[in-house]
Amino acid sequence: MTGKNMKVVITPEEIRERVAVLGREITQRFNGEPLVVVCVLKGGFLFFADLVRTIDLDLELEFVRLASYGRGTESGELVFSKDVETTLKDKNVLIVEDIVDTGHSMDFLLRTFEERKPKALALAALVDKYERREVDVKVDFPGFHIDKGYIVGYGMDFAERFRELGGIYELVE
Ligand SMILES: O=P(O)(O)OC[C@H]1O[C@H](OP(=O)(O)OP(=O)(O)O)[C@H](O)[C@@H]1O
Ligand code: HPA
Ligand SMILES: [Mg+2]
Repeated sequence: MTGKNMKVVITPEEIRERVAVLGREITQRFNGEPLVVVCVLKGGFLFFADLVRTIDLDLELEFVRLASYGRGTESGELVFSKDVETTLKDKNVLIVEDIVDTGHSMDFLLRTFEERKPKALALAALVDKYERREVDVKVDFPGFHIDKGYIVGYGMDFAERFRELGGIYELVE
């Protein structure tokens, strides 16, 4: 197939348990107030779908998609290829992302949303991965910390494949 093998890193059961804990923490953190939950497409779709069902608050669900403007994802400036369809001003906002790697995507999104003057802005990321971090990003609700390796599954892809897998796997040679 890809010429690579898959090593289990996090099982579907471990994800389910962790997502339930995060849902309770988020529910407590926002203390009965309404919350706008923003899914970062495409990678965030499964985490978002599972997480929102564990949060016991009045939710408004929104979606964004980021794209690199210019050549290459590493150096290109980020823009929205899809923005939220509501105002964030004076609202509690939670961004839901699959993985923070270099940090550039979430650095851009947090700074852009902060300019819209939300009441509170927080970030949930299923995986906080340090190996390639270039920008400091504070993940308020981290699912799992991973040192290194290219991972797929539960939303994350390699060349648009493997997003549908229920667990998280490392691609190894
Ligand atoms: O911390 P960074 O180095 O910015 O990388 C993390 C981002 O990269 C991936 O998304 P990608 O832009 O590949 O799009 P996708 O979500 O559609 O897979 C991933 O889903 C994160 O959003
Ligand atoms: O490790 C990763 N896996 C999948 N997508 C990613 N985007 C940034 N890092 C990764
Ligand atoms: Mg993404």
